[in-house]
Amino acid sequence: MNTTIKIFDTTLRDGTQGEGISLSVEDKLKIAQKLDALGVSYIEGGWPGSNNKDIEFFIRVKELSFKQAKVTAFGSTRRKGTRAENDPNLNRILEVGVAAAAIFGKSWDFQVHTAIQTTLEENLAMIYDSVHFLKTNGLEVIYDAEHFFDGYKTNPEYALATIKQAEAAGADWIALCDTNGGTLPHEISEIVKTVCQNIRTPIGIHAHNDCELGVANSIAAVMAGARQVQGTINGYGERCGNANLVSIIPNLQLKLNYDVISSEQLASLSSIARYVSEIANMHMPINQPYVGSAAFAHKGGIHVSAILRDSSTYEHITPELVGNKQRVLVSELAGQSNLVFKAQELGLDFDTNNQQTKQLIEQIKEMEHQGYKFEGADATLELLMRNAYGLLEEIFTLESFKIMVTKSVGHPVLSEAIVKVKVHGETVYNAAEGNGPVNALDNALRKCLEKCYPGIQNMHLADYKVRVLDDKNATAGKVRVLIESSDFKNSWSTVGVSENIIEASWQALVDSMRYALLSQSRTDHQPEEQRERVGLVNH
Ligand SMILES: CC(=O)SCCNC(=O)CCNC(=O)[C@H](O)C(C)(C)COP(=O)(O)OP(=O)(O)OC[C@H]1O[C@@H](n2cnc3c(N)ncnc32)[C@H](O)[C@@H]1OP(=O)(O)O
Ligand SMILES: CC(=O)C(=O)O
Repeated sequence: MNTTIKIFDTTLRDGTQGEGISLSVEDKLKIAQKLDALGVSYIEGGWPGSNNKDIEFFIRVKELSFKQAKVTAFGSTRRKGTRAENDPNLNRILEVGVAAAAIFGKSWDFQVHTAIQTTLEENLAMIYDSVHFLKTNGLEVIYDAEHFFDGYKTNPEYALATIKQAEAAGADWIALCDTNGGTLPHEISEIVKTVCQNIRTPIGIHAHNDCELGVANSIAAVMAGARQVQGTINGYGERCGNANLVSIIPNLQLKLNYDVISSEQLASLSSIARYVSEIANMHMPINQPYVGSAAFAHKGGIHVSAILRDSSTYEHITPELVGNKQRVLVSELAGQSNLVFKAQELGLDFDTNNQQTKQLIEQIKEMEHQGYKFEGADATLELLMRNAYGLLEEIFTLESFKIMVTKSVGHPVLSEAIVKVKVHGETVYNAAEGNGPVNALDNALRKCLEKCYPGIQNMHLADYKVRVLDDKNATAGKVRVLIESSDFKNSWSTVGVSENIIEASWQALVDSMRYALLSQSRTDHQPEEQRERVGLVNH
């Protein structure tokens, strides 16, 4: 049988110590439910001795029912020179009515002298009294040995003596903390092995990421005998963050065959990582291992050619195991294989030996040279591909547009656009206002199209990015505009490049609308005549 590893999630406590992260009680409750669904054993919800928000979380979380996760309250050992039963922080833990508590105490003699300014003997008593107090009150106790590895390296006898106090007082777990994140994997491994020889209580690991070793150190600790791993979703946490559970869990389960969570739960990893990043309002790096959108994205033509034959040529696992998916990017580094893959995705019948394919690759490479970027503009690429194969009818063509931006003192800036387009051979023009010139253009173009295509009103522009391109060769003086659009079910991205920001925006805007009409008619099951009008019917 495989060894079981318990996951202790501290996203809601140590995760919120990360710069830029602040979670409301509602946010914490939502994340807690996702963590339970993911299969973690402990959810450290906050520090009731610290603030009322955390107290409210512990009160409201009781209305939820969890499958297996134990809601855990955090705190420190009693203050020096006091009694545990009189310590407000320990009493808050009892008052919020949790089944488990994690309390941290000092392991490093330097911290005892400098940070809490007491004697080594008093610190030992603080640890014993605090764990004993919580145990006597019926809680499961996880004792977090703060700075354990640094403490062990300077005074191993004392560091061991601190956790022996926790063990003698009945701690259920002793989590060894690399609080400053400065320890290396081989040191973690040696020290955890030694601790396991000296302590009967199960050992946990709590690593920080200051040397970018949070994940490696957690794994080294497990391989040396630790049976609980503490960490956070996406590695959020104080300074450089905590050990990232989103990488630790699949590493332990898929590479080392530990029992951590079920395979169904593992398949929810990507969506939970993205959900937490949304709620925390933190950008999710595209190259985040396992769960980032680029984690299984292939760009180089050589790679794509090989994965078409067998994905494992350039993928270390099947992306679906962690709920992610394979993607292929098209850029100036693409060969025919990239386009073949894209064509298969789009259901287009592509012939690699075809002259049109070769021309399309050349066109894409030239456009990338001019400053276009297709890897972030899937919809523009699709339109280009359909067009290259004669599968896209021009729905509308521009005759002219005019933009006026007026600023009168004491009034907000007013943007107006007049757009004249030809829709199915008929000239249509409309004027519209907007909160900026691009918004005004968007509104005016929509008005021109809505009579023939009422569905255009269901889409909206979700994001607009401008990038000034490097001042060299073909891209000198140009800007690239990326527009992300959405119709509440799907989202798509388009790109435009020009010396003029309005012109670049217009290109991206037009592609966005053309793509919207294309996908609407794809899903609307319209009569063939109408589908033909948006270029869906192959001739
Ligand atoms: C490694 C970690 O991540 S530990 C968690 C760190 N997280 C946080 O600090 C976030 C929440 N913290 C807080 O809200 C506040 O710091 C509180 C409410 C806990 C304490 O606030 P204050 O009473 O104002 O104390 P303050 O934060 O200034 O100083 C820390 C105090 O805790 C004491 N202390 C620190 N660690 C310990 C410990 N393990 N056991 C007992 N006391 C400790 C210090 O000695 C100091 O007390 P002193 O000034 O009497 O010597
Ligand atoms: C307990 C804790 O958060 C630490 O030592 O890093």
